[in-house]
Amino acid sequence: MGEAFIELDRVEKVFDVRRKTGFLKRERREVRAVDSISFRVARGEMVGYIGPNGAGKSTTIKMLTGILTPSGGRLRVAGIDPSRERSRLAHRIGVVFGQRTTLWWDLPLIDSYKLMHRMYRIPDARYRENLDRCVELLELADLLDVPVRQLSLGQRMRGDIAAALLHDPEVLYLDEPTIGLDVISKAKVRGFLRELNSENGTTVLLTTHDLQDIEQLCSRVMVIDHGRLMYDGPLAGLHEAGESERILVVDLERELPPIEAAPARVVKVEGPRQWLAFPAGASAAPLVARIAAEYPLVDLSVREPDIEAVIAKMYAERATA
Ligand SMILES: Nc1ncnc2c1ncn2[C@@H]1O[C@H](COP(=O)(O)OP(=O)(O)OP(=O)(O)O)[C@@H](O)[C@H]1O
Repeated sequence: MGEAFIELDRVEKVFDVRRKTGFLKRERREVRAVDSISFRVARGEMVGYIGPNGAGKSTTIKMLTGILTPSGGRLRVAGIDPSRERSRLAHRIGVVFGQRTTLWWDLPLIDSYKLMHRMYRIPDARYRENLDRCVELLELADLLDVPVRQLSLGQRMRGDIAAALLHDPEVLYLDEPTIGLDVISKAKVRGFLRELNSENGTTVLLTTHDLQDIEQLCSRVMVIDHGRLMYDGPLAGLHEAGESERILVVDLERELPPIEAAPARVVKVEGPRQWLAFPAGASAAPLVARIAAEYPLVDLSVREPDIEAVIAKMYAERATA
């Protein structure tokens, strides 16, 4: 690997959560959102950072931008400790949160860019050049005079990506950049990111629930679950794991020991619900018939391999290793 641009060494983030449990009673609980994570990302890499809801992805990104301070471990971005030198780092990173906008809601798009030009003290020529390029590649020409609140989600997202890039960041963090977008808008955003990475060598860390984002953009993927790094490697390895099995979700009348229905195997149990993995090429019908005959079945559904299934399989493999 080349020069490490992002470095995490046993990074932790523990939240202290207080919950009201009675009139004057409060319960204190620790949430270990990020639990001893270590990884390095080289300059120019484009890495997927994925995991189920609540896995710790946003918390990691917030620590990488300096918004949150780690509870333990060591973290560096471009040699900078983000929480100590947040404003110095801000000039070198760009952030896009798919669910929130950094644009001024009531102003025309171009006015947000002009404000950023001043805020980041971007040299005039550089600003013009970056803006022109973003406008061309993200197809923003007709949108510049439109107030942000009138933009569609896909248009707003493209506007946000441009805003994150006007100051030439060396690294871009993207949190769900294609969430809620239609197929055409997704393709535009992905095409742009691919070009940005290959032309400018921008390092990209991409958080998403959409495995296609990863498939089309990242050769390396990291999977996080319960604050821990479960997988770090080429997409091919993850893809194989995900493609090879489907998941049958079974709701039973009550909590029971794991269902026995080889070759399917239980990969997760939550109360009366059980998840069974079975070969993707096989029909679900005989399996369903067998379970229906032998267990008090209430409901069931078949899920195609998704990130959660891939992670469930990893757990199973680790448990039997
Ligand atoms: N400010 C906070 N105070 C207390 N707990 C928090 C806080 N922020 C996050 N958490 C908890 O930390 C865990 C990780 O949350 P995080 O938002 O990082 O997950 P995520 O992987 O980004 O999930 P999602 O895909 O749903 O956005 C969750 O259990 C969450 O409830």
